Amino acid sequence: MNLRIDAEKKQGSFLLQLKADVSGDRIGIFGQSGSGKSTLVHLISGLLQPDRGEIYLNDECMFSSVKGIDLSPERRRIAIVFQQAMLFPHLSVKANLLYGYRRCHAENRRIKPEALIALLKLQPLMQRGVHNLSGGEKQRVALGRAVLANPRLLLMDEPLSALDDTLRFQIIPYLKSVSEEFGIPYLFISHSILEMQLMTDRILVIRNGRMDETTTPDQLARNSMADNPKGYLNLLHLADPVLQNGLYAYSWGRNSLLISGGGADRASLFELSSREIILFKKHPEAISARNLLHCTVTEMFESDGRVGIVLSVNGEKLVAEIVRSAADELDITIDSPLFAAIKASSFRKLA
Ligand SMILES: Nc1ncnc2c1ncn2[C@@H]1O[C@H](COP(=O)(O)OP(=O)(O)OP(=O)(O)O)[C@@H](O)[C@H]1O
Repeated sequence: MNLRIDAEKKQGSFLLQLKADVSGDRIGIFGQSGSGKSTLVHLISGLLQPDRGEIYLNDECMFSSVKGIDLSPERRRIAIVFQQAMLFPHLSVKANLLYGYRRCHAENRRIKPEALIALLKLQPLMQRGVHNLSGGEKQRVALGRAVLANPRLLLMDEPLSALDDTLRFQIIPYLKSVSEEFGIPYLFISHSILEMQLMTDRILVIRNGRMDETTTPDQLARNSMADNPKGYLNLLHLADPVLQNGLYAYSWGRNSLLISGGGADRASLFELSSREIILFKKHPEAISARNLLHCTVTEMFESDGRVGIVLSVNGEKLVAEIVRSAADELDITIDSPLFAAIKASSFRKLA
């Protein structure tokens, strides 16, 4: 998918001036509250008209003030999943799901309802009304309804921010798998760096109504390391734990990790803050941390006076964070061999 936008929109005293040319199937739009993300979503979907400029999706003109083109939202075939599910309250789950499908031209009906219902595990809910669904169930129905409209682009406008952490991480695999399974590219809007890391490959950063930069999730996490209370978040997908003296032992590439908050699930996602990793120049004699990893420095980066140390642990990547004086004292350079100590309780299970 390619999105080309060069447009302006004034909302009260707020001026949105956007210029971007971005390609990919999992694009993030990141910005703080009030930076203009939702306004951008409305401009792209056709719910709002730019004051001037143009918007192209895959070389097809959606809007051009010069050419006098302004395709209706239906003709753009862009579906939106909002923060609140916004289901039709008087319709059943089934009728909500089929709403977009029935309005979609027969030649565009590529995605079959049965396949989507199975993927989103909605079968048991089909005959129910939408009032007493849980927040996660509502969001799955809203996602299903958007996808069944057979859009060529899915706009996800903070779809996870109304959900608690447990539900958030349950919904993420559904968001990713519908896009992958049915080949629908998406724009994912959020102010969460963690969500950007989990959902996107390429990110447009908006600041005060301007497109600030195009970056990667990893670079965004690095740039925000000093400001983020959790530093840089390392994300580890681990599977098949073995219980050992009350801790869970996971294989991580050629390494083994001991984690206290593991679980019976076959596969889990953990976050590990860069601030939870203690670095040693020499092998420490005796420490309480249950994980001591031999590693090599592959990269170093600065983030507002803090130093990010990118480590290779037998080929697996981990980012640790120290203050500049510690980096100087330890005389850390690229290829320095180090030991990284991590407490078993430092890993937080997300899903
Ligand atoms: N109809 C309007 N009239 C006046 N100002 C508006 C209008 N709509 C939006 N704004 C202003 O435009 C700015 C951008 O709003 P927008 O909702 O796009 O931001 P956002 O990045 O999506 O924020 P959030 O993450 O909080 O949803 C805000 O300052 C907002 O108050």
